[in-house]
Amino acid sequence: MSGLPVLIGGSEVDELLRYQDLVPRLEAALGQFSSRTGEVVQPVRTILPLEKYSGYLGVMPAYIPQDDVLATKMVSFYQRGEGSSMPNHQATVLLLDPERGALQAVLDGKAITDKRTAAVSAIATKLLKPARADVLCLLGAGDQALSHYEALTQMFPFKEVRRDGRRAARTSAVAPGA
Ligand SMILES: NC(=O)C1=CN([C@@H]2O[C@H](COP(=O)(O)OP(=O)(O)OC[C@H]3O[C@@H](n4cnc5c(N)ncnc54)[C@H](O)[C@@H]3O)[C@@H](O)[C@H]2O)C=CC1
Ligand SMILES: O=C([O-])C1=[NH+]CCC1
Repeated sequence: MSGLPVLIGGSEVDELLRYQDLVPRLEAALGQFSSRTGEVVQPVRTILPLEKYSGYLGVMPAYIPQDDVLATKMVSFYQRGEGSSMPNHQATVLLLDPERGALQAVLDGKAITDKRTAAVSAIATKLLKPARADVLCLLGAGDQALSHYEALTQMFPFKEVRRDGRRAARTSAVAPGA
């Protein structure tokens, strides 16, 4: 590859990554990951503790030979003090050309992390949810609560959504007591 890698920022990732596309693709990728024929090459995530700052850096490379996709995520996560305005999680995804090892794209990984995690919960919910479970309960009101709210209400016709009320300001899309 020649030239600079493509940079894809958070709002663009957020706009492009739709649950209706993400969920089936992830379900297929999880199937590839679980297959006995080793269709996904993914070592266990490396976690670097940053004790001094109550944080961690995680490095998560993966390669899918069938699709010839090589990428790695780097995610940092910290225990923040109550009321801190700093983000708990920050992430970057690097996409590489598997043949040459050249960097092709740098993607903001925060929206990817939020949506991927919620999409996997949605897949698990699809497989495990009893037919008559029609109330969604969310514990916490942070970024994952919001992405789970979005993924799960887009995928299932819940009659009611309940959540606990802590840090209501972080999750404006879920009304208090809703
Ligand atoms: N497996 C994965 O890929 C990922 C896992 N995570 C994990 O998901 C969890 C949530 O992440 P975020 O939403 O980004 O964090 P966040 O900090 O945005 O939200 C956490 C929420 O939990 C609430 N909370 C804390 N203690 C509570 C308690 N005892 N009872 C009820 N609510 C409580 C907080 O008030 C806050 O609303 C974290 O443990 C994080 O490490 C996050 C991203 C990806
Ligand atoms: O896989 C991930 O992105 C994370 N796991 C725990 C915090 C972030």
